[in-house]
Amino acid sequence: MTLLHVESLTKTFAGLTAVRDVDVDVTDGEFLGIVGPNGAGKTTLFSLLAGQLEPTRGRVVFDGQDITGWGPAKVASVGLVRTFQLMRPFESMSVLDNVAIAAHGRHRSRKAARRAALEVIDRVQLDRYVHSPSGSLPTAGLKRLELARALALEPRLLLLDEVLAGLVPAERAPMIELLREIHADGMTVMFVEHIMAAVMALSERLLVMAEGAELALGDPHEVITDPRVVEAYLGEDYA
Ligand SMILES: Nc1ncnc2c1ncn2[C@@H]1O[C@H](COP(=O)(O)OP(=O)(O)OP(=O)(O)O)[C@@H](O)[C@H]1O
Repeated sequence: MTLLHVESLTKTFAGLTAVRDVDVDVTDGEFLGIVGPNGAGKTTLFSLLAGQLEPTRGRVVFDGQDITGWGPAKVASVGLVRTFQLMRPFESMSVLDNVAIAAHGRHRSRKAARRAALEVIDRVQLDRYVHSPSGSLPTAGLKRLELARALALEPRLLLLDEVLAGLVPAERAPMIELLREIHADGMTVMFVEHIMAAVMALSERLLVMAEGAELALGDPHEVITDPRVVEAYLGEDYA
């Protein structure tokens, strides 16, 4: 079943087309990787899907419902949730309170929101930091907190924007494992990432963007050997 249908999606900022005629369908349960050079439009695509930006043109249909132009809270309420490259937790607040605020999007009562938050914190293995101020977390912890805040909104489609960036190699493997588990539990994921080892380990299909547009889309192993992809993004060394 198609969970997300994106049609001719385009965003122009004062003459610069950041996202150009993107067409993509995401199937329920799929893990779709998205790569491309800096400035290719990956983050802008996420902002268009999650409602932070309004498209100049095109359509976003989620679970059969046209959500084009909806704001972020309304988009999240139907189950489409993103993480941010720049994490902005409330630093003086505890990990628990940060996640509980997000969980309030799904649970009316404070008690239920805290209970749901504790489950998510456990899920991302931040339990030993549950009462620590968020500002005291190391980068790897902040990345997990960002993931927890998104999961607390109980997404059906999770948009992950560079959740591995800033992690040292030893911290990446456990994060990749966590993402693999979240996906195995049934989550549909769109995954923007520069770290190709992670992209290749997790993605069932791969979308390559360049200059706002789709350069290639398909089986990850076929896509990364496509000469156009090698030239625009990966370079001969990787191929
Ligand atoms: N709010 C904005 N106003 C004007 N231009 C913008 C805005 N947001 C993004 N852009 C431009 O749109 C283009 C795409 O940017 P975007 O951040 O989506 O790329 P990206 O693929 O996510 O890059 P990176 O890998 O560096 O995160 C860039 O040229 C960027 O400068």
